[in-house]
This record gives sequence, C-alpha cells and structure tokens, in this order.
Amino acid sequence: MTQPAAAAPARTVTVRVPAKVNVQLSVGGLRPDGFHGLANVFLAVGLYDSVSATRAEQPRLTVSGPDAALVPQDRTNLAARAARLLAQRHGISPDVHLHIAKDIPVAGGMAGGSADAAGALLACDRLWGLGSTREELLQLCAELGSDVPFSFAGGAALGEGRGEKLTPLEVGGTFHWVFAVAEGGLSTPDVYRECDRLREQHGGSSEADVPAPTADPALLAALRTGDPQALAAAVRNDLQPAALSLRPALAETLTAGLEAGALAALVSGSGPTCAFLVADAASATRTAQTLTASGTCRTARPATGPAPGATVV
Ligand SMILES: C[C@@](CO)(OP(=O)(O)O)[C@H](O)COP(=O)(O)OP(=O)(O)OC[C@H]1O[C@@H](n2ccc(N)nc2=O)[C@H](O)[C@@H]1O
Ligand SMILES: Nc1ncnc2c1ncn2[C@@H]1O[C@H](COP(=O)(O)OP(=O)(O)O)[C@@H](O)[C@H]1O
Repeated sequence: MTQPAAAAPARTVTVRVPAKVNVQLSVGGLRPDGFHGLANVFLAVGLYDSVSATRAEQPRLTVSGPDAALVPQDRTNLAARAARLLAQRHGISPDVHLHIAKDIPVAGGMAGGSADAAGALLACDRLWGLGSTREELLQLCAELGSDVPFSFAGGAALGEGRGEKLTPLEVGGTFHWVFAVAEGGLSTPDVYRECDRLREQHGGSSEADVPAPTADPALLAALRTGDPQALAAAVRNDLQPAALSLRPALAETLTAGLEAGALAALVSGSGPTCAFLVADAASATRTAQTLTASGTCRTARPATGPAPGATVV
C-alpha cells in the first residue's frame, strides 16, 4: 500500500500586521543609554501591511504600494534585519524573498517599520519551520526596536521601559478613528531630541528633572469600558509639542479635524500623522472627507481599533 505523501513545506507564508496609535504617550527623562522611559499606551488599528516570505536562493526584498519608493529596499529595512536576526539565532542562512505590501504611512508615527519587522519574524519562522514560541519571538522583537513587540502582539497594551515591556490591556468596545496622513515623514530620534531641547528650556530633560511616567487610570478605564468620550478626555502625547515645533503646520490639521467634529485630536506617536477619535463609523467617513477636502493633509483614512497583531493569512 502506498503511503500518503507528506505535506510539502509551504513556499510562501504571508503575515498581516497592524499600525498603531498611542492613546497615551508619557515620556520620562533621557536615560544614559539614549532612550526615554515611557508609559506608552498602544492601540493597534486596522491599517495593515502584509509581509510575504518565499523560499529563495539568496536574500531579497521588494516593496509594493503607493509609498514603496519611501521604504529602504536594502539590508537596512527592518524586515530584512528581522529575517537575519532570526536566521542567525538558529544558525541558518537568511535566504528568503521578503515582499512588503505597504499600506501603513511611512515615517508617520504609526510604526510601519516595526510592523514589517514583526511580520517578517513570524513569516520566516513559519516558512523555515522553526516553531519558535510567542515568548521567543517577542524577545527578538524587542531586540529589533522598542515598538516591535507591540506590533507583534496587537490589541491594546501598556509599554513600559523604552516601550518594549508589554502588559496587555482589556478593551471594552471598538473605537473609531481617522488618520490624517501628512506629506513627508518625521524622524523618531529627531522628535525625541526636540522634546529634550524644549524641556531644557523649562527645567531640564534628564531622569532627575522629569517625573517617572505612569499610565493614567482614567484612560485605562475608558479603554476597559469602550467609552469614546472618556477616552477623548484622557488622550495625551508628550511628543506632540516636539512634533508641532518641527512641523508647525500640523496645528492646522488638528484644528481642521476638531472643526469637523472629532472628539479628540492628537499627533500619533512621533508624527506627523494626526489621529482623530470620532464617535462612530458615520462620523469617521464624514471627518475623513472633510479633512481630505481641507487641504491640511495628503489624505485622511478611517480605521478602527483594537486590531489583531501579526497574523498568518
Ligand atoms: C515614538 C514611538 C511611540 O510608540 O513610535 P513612533 O511614533 O515613532 O512610531 C516609539 O517610542 C519609537 O519606537 P521605535 O521606532 O521602535 O524606536 P527605536 O527604534 O527603539 O529607537 C529609535 C530612536 O528613538 C529614540 N527613542 C525610542 C524609544 C524610546 N523609548 N526612547 C527614545 O528616545 C532613541 O533616539 C532611539 O535611538
Ligand atoms: N519596513 C520598513 N517600512 C518603513 N520604514 C522602514 C522600514 N524599514 C526601515 N524603515 C525606516 O524607518 C523609518 C521610520 O519608518 P516607520 O516605521 O514607517 O515610521 P515611524 O517610526 O514614524 O512609525 C523610515 O524613514 C525608514 O527609513
């Protein structure tokens, strides 16, 4: 009797990964290692990149999507770095073709590069049959960047340390958002540096000068109960003054969203994407249309959160 053929190993594994908005980004003083201690409340939102890993003779990386030209397509791409790190830990060669279908705004404060790193780790792990545990992959994520563990985990979480130490958070409903995408990006290190520079003008930027950041209980309660009005009253981003200092025109975008009826307006992380919390799906559609027509942003896109983390599709 002939044996059934063993299932052929997959040639391609595709992973979908979400963008994020920081509903609270409290930034402590500058640490000696060049990072800032954070109380970073992340919410994953439904704008996604897809990372496909395909068997190949040598490492290769391609990117598609309207903003593909803004993404580095060499060894410095965070997805390529993720594949190399995983291969190195397992003593194998990183021969894989990674393809990123990019929909998350580039250098927009929505962690698109981190999402691609998280997606590449999971896709390569499955393609290469390594069977890493979630904890092992989260450890590699933290080595790649402060935001990468959250991109992998998704949902909502408090990130402490430099943002990589995650505590999952309960969310009691769906929040509706509009994201106003700016022309051009902002560099995350530049925005942290500007935050320090502004703080130097008002009492200092070191850990001795700035109170240790903590999560706001009212904000956590708003997430838990799924209450958009309460969340709107509690959102906060300590990097917003720095992003506005580097890109003053963002003030007009924030005002345009509030005039369009948003419950809250804030810069997403290090910016320059602006995030608007709205009451429901109909308000999201209306606010996105008004913002796009306002001429204060390149485009505006509705999305909901929480969204799932890195998922094999
Ligand atoms: C600001 C945030 C908010 O979630 O993200 P974005 O809005 O840019 O996406 C994050 O803190 C960005 O995280 P990520 O982009 O992963 O940063 P990393 O690669 O780890 O670090 C890049 C640089 O940002 C600065 N940095 C980052 C994290 C942190 N807690 N303190 C810092 O000062 C440092 O200058 C560091 O060298
Ligand atoms: N896969 C990637 N996608 C986007 N940017 C990447 C990627 N890999 C490396 N980068 C670099 O990281 C920088 C930050 O990009 P991104 O993660 O999109 O923004 P942010 O840190 O503001 O959330 C980009 O300007 C780019 O040079």
